[in-house]
Amino acid sequence: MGNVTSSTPDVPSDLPFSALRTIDLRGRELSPAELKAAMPRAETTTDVAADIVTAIIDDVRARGFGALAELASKFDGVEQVHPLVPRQALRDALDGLDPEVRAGLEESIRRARLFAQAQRPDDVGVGIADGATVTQRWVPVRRVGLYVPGGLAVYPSSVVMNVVPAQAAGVASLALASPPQKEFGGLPHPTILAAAELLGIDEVYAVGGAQAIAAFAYGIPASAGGPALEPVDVVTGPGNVFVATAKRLVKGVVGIDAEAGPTEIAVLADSSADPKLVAADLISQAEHDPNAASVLVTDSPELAVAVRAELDVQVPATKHSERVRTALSGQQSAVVLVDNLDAGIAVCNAYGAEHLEVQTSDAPAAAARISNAGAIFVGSYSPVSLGDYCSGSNHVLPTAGTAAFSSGLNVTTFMRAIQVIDYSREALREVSGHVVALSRAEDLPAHGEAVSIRFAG
Ligand SMILES: NC(=O)c1ccc[n+]([C@@H]2O[C@H](COP(=O)([O-])OP(=O)(O)OC[C@H]3O[C@@H](n4cnc5c(N)ncnc54)[C@H](O)[C@@H]3O)[C@@H](O)[C@H]2O)c1
Ligand SMILES: N[C@H](CO)Cc1c[nH]c[nH+]1
Ligand SMILES: [Zn+2]
Repeated sequence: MGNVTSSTPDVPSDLPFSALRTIDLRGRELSPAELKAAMPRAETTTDVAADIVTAIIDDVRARGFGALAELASKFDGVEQVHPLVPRQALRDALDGLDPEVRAGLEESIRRARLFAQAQRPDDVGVGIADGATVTQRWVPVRRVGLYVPGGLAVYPSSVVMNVVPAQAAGVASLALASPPQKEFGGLPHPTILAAAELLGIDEVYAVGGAQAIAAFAYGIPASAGGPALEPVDVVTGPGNVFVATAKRLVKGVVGIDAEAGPTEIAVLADSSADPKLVAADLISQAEHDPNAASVLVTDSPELAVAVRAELDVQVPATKHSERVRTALSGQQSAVVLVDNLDAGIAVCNAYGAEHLEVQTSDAPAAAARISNAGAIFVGSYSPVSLGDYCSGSNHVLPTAGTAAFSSGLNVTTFMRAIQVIDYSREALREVSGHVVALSRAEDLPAHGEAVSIRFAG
């Protein structure tokens, strides 16, 4: 499909923040599939991590808590006998929580609950014929395993994002796992423990990465060190590429939410956008992970240059500047130049970003035309950081293009729709001839006989 990178002749190579590549799609007529292929994506994908993660899952299944202890030592540098966090540690963490952080968590919980409770679906019952009803009845799953990341950063906000919809769905049994932290005696970070306690979660494990997902999916029998970890029905939560890969590999044994892997932000912006804000938002998500993706899609070459100039100023000044620089320099990040807004919308729909910000002159109108994204942030006052903590929306969202077929974490992630069929004798008699005819057509006559036997004689 030809060269679409920064070597395109009319894209100068001496641009500010030149580590961020340019993908120039101007003047090109590309199909949605070609657009998707032209967009940047990470080199370290779930395919690349699959071998490592398969070995971890197999080890956890074979050796249970012994494997968890060894992996905690290898990846997290801690020695542990059993990863269940004592109840007292949860209480102590909440007692010691900074009041400002507590207020932030409480507001985050309040807003997330408002949205989650409104998402609870109603049962739908339909009268198909006289005496014949079918109903779709929504029921929560029984037990869930909630993963809260804690490698490069700590994520008490992900405790809120996991727990609130699960509780709103009515899940009876909730277990949470987060990596053990060396500086906290092998427990998860105290703010994570405090958030769990605030939400009434008392089953918390100090386990990180793929091994946590495997433990939730397959369960672990009791050992001399402590009680069993009972398997769950659904595993949710964000994480790095190892966590996302593990979720993909255990899908089918358990339900999962989406592949919520390394963070992505795309910003669709025109000449009306403020380059300072666009740059700040690109940096905000790049600070998660060297594998994070930041993508600017614009029809304004002037804005693209101004955003680059802002990156030159803002990246060195930010705390995690090295991580941000790595993320912005990676294969997964780019400035994408397009001919006009229509082309920008087509590119964003082909890409399917985890987070899409729309910063255009009529942002609501452009946002309404987006059909593929984990979440859409409309206008200059709805930055992704707001959604990360306190918008009321959920920040556990599909990455790596999986937004095309999966949704952000929500109440229905923790529920199933059971179809209930209730026919009277007369209602069955009325339709019995059709059942018999169709069963004959499929050469499954016993199906028809199971109906006709009810009316024999
Ligand atoms: N998509 C979303 O909804 C969303 C939300 C929040 C965070 N995130 C992402 O979550 C991730 C958090 O990553 P993190 O690393 O900080 O924490 P994490 O908890 O996801 O990962 C840490 C664990 O990874 C494992 N690990 C590390 N190196 C490994 C290796 N070489 N092989 C096997 N396992 C290894 C270890 O077990 C460690 O405990 C980031 O990528 C961030 O962008 C995504
Ligand atoms: N941006 C992340 C989702 O990809 C969520 C998050 C939590 N804390 C900060 N950010
Ligand atoms: Zn974030």
